[in-house]
Amino acid sequence: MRFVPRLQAPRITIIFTRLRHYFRNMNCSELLPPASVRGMRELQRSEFQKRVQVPRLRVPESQVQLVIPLVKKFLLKMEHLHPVRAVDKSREILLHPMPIQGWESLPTEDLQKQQVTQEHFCFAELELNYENWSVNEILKSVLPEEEEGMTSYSRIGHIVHLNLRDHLLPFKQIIGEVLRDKLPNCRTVVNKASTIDNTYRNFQLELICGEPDYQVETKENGIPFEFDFSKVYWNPRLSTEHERIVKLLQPGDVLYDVFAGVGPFSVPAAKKRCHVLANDLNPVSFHWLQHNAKRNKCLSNIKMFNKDGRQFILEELRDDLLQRLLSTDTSKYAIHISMNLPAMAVEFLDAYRGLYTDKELADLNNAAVFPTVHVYSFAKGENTRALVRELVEQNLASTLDEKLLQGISFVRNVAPNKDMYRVSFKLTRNLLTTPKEAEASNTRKRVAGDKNVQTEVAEAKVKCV
Ligand SMILES: C[S@@+](CC[C@H](N)C(=O)[O-])C[C@H]1O[C@@H](n2cnc3c(N)ncnc32)[C@H](O)[C@@H]1O
Repeated sequence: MRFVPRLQAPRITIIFTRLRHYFRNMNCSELLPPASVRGMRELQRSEFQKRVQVPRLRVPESQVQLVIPLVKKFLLKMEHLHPVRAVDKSREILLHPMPIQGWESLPTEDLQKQQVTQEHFCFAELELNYENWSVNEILKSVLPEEEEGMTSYSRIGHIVHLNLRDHLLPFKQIIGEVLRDKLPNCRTVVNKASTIDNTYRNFQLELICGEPDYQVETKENGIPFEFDFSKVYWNPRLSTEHERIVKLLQPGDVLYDVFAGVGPFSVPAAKKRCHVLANDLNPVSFHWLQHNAKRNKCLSNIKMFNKDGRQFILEELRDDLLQRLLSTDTSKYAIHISMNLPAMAVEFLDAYRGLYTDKELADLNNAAVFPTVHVYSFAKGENTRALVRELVEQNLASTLDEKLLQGISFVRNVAPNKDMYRVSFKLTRNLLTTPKEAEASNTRKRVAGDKNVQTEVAEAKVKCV
């Protein structure tokens, strides 16, 4: 290593309180990979080698513990690089070249009190290579400068899941290899091959790097789940939403999970000692749902079904709820229904209309409390919140007045102008005993007889949006 004293370097004025942001390696071109890697499509790790002049202090071993606190904020921080290293019988402290342009940039008075003088300071060459840079630094240096870079990826166990924009597709190979090299425990990198439009909502995947092994083990909110990511739906971006619903539940409450997937609502609820009826149409999801319930030792609190959602509502949910309404005090516990199939769950809402006859509910006590439905939906357009409400009202053939509506919650933005919402509302005796067609014709008659009804409905809608 060559020592090159550079004592006359210009001094730069730095506002010390802003240093933490100021020293990002990304802002320092000297510390970025060589410019020649721009546009690389096949990963050549050796091309990342680079020599840079780095300021450093060489201090006796006995002094190092006293000196480090004085220069801590100037230490050079890069991957796999220890900024304090043994050289002969002394210690060399590597400093960041952006704030430290010369001896004068250092807290010289304090250093001198520790017998560290200008003679202990120098610039010397440091060799950097592929292993010293982060994923971000490498990809920013490789991918086209003028276009948007790789913004995000999801991790599901050992799998990294990308959704690459078209302009990045020619670079998918190198992106995959860098991620596999750099992310701990990453063995497989896949790219979303098309939009999710199949019945079971699982992503169509393209393997871009690593092993074609899609059976994953992951944790969500502290709970272990296993599944085959290539055959079932799983989205780590929904973990907060799953947690929100599970937090609403108390031991003894009931959850009917119409589109349960592999169990991110149902398994934690059953673990919490709620009574759960979980359903999914995908036989592979159903298999992993059962596996996850068993693995989490909550089989005694959950019944699982492999049916179409409508059939599940009309059979399992109907029977279980009726028995509860007739023979238990439903004011003593809460009943929730989750319907997370945002592309079409609203179309199943009419199944609640006329689920029971008046006669079936004739003996119901007045204090009976009906379930709260949490239905998820996408909405595309300008005012997505109002749109989503309209969608639910149309499919339910009912306005969501203050008594019914529990809330409309934004879940996430899915694409430009496309949002996902949860609409939570209470079922009522009237909804459960009046079929959709009967309600629609009642409404037509009422509207024809009294034009004011329309104004009231419109006002109610505006109030709740
Ligand atoms: C968006 S995923 C939600 C899964 C899970 N609840 C979650 O939050 O991750 C929707 C699920 O509905 C299932 N599904 C699709 N159509 C269905 C239907 N007609 N009846 C029942 N389940 C269905 C899919 O297999 C998928 O597992």
